[in-house]
Amino acid sequence: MRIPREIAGETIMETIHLSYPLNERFIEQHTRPQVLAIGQFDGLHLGHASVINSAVRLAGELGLPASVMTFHPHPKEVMKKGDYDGYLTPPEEKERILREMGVDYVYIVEFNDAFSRVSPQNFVSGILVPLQVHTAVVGFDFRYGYRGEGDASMLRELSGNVLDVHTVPPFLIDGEKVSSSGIRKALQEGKIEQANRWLGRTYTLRGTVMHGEKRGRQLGFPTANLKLAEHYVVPASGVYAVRVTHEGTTYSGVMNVGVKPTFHENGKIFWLEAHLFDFSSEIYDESLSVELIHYIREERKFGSLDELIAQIGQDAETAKRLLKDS
Ligand SMILES: Cc1cc2nc3c(=O)[nH]c(=O)nc-3n(C[C@H](O)[C@H](O)[C@H](O)COP(=O)(O)O)c2cc1C
Ligand SMILES: Nc1ncnc2c1ncn2[C@@H]1O[C@H](COP(=O)(O)OP(=O)(O)O)[C@@H](O)[C@H]1O
Repeated sequence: MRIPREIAGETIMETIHLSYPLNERFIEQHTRPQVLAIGQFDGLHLGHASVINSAVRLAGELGLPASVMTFHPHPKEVMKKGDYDGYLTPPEEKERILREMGVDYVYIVEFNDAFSRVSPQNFVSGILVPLQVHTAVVGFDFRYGYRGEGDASMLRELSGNVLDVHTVPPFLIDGEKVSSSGIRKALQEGKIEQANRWLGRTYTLRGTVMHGEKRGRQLGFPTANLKLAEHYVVPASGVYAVRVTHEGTTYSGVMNVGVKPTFHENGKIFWLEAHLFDFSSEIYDESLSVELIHYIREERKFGSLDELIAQIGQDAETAKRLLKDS
């Protein structure tokens, strides 16, 4: 039978950091028959969820633990050497979501230049076989090993026929394949509603409140300036209707993302600043999570403070209306 891993309704999930080659002691002490979903899974969008949910379901049927293997840093971050636009779900966010999905173990494999050169054969015989993977669950287009030369159809044979492979078909919305790259593009074009539809939840940024230019209060709209906790994909500049959670309470609000062109000609610093409704506390250095719900308009340069203030007032009304309906 599957080992019960729930205490008082909370699933216990263990995160295990691995690097190649696997440590002998780790192999002796920790490997076990399991159903393993493998993938980069940045975003944990609806397509990823269908792979992981298949693994969790299959694990339940087989009475085995369900695990997920992912890689960090993102291969594109390592290969592009610094020219990477960030994570949809940085590691902590990923762990939080996987825990809610009922996963028992998460393996985070260190991705570096040396790992990128591991052959498909060595990936399977050096990692999957010693982990005692019973069934590998992968998306239809999963690739692995040097230059992505390995595919799903080769997994079983490369394992010496010791593991089963379950391949999950593409997840489509309106005939389009849900993908991390599609979500990145949507975010960078301000299409937050599409990004959220494909994610199956709202895109969320976490960080702490830092000091800004002390102008917000004078304008009548104090704004909490967000210092991102991790290297997130930053959404397109513009104004958004948001929900902001501070110490367990969620407030509606409106957020500006951009350089504040009214005050900074050719501004280089990119700000993410949220005005929370029905809120008046001092929260510098405290943690916030910001859910982006709707895109309202582009950021603009205003001719006067009065025009900017009037527009922010209208944005706040628009945000309240949009958030009431969603
Ligand atoms: C809803 C909202 C919309 C905004 N839109 C713009 C804009 O279009 N152009 C602009 O230059 N600044 C815009 N701002 C930014 C304000 O200029 C900014 O909040 C103000 O400068 C206060 O900055 P501070 O928090 O650093 O003091 C907007 C702010 C909010 C809250
Ligand atoms: N309704 C609110 N929304 C956002 N921040 C608020 C609100 N009420 C009070 N604050 C506090 O005021 C600060 C923002 O004031 P502001 O004048 O814009 O200063 P700064 O330029 O340092 O952001 C926030 O960081 C927060 O501590």
